[in-house]
Amino acid sequence: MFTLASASGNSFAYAWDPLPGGGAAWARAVCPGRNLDGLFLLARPAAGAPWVLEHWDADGASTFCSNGTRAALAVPGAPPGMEVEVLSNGEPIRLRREGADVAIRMPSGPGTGFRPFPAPLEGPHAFGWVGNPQLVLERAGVAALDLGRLAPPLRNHPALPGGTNVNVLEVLEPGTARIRSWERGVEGETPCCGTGCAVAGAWLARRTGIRAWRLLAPGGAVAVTVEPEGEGWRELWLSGPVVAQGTFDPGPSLLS
Ligand SMILES: N[C@@H](CCC[C@H](N)C(=O)O)C(=O)O
Repeated sequence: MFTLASASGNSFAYAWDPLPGGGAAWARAVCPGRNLDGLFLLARPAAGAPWVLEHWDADGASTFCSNGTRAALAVPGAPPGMEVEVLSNGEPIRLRREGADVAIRMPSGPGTGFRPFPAPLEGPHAFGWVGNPQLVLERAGVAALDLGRLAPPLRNHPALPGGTNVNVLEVLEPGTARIRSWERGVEGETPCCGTGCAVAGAWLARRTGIRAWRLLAPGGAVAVTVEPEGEGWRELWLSGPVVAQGTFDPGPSLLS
């Protein structure tokens, strides 16, 4: 039996029990047909130890996913505390409940932050890593943009083995921007990419000095607060609503 939950329109399946055959195969089996962006395996740790989350994208790739980590707090049986430390793909991550919202502290250690995009690109852009690669472009008229035409060549850019997620933003007023995201692993536009929004907010903070951004994604608004440091950030939090969405039984013959 799987539980469903979503964060800012990004939807995920959660399992408490071991997944025979491995999480990657289950993610490929259960996600695409149900419009799910990924699968998590949750483990109740020993008393006092961090809660443990493991994640696979819909294509079975193991990667960090901030929205799915946030939405895990909507799953019945999740830790009830105000602040929770989880091990998500092996890395300690903090989650904080804020009423109906859950905030996540993004990774800020080695390997995170901004770096040059390894090929010439037109227009204002930034490339950052926050557990996964995020390209952010600034363009006018984001709502009407043909993302299905713009994003795939960048997502599969030959200069980037493994490719990248692609986000396009437009500043609407100081502290508010519209954003749309095309995600690796799902291979399409998603309602909201948390890590993409986090890198976008960090880039906007670097450029403008405004450290709190409201990003309007198709799945809803998320809040990003940033304390920039060097080529990255000292603190980077993303916050937005999370919702439980019931359960489903994939059936006994799923992987046979
Ligand atoms: N939707 C996620 C990010 C998922 C990972 C990504 N597709 C990748 O390329 O690794 C989020 O909300 O953070």
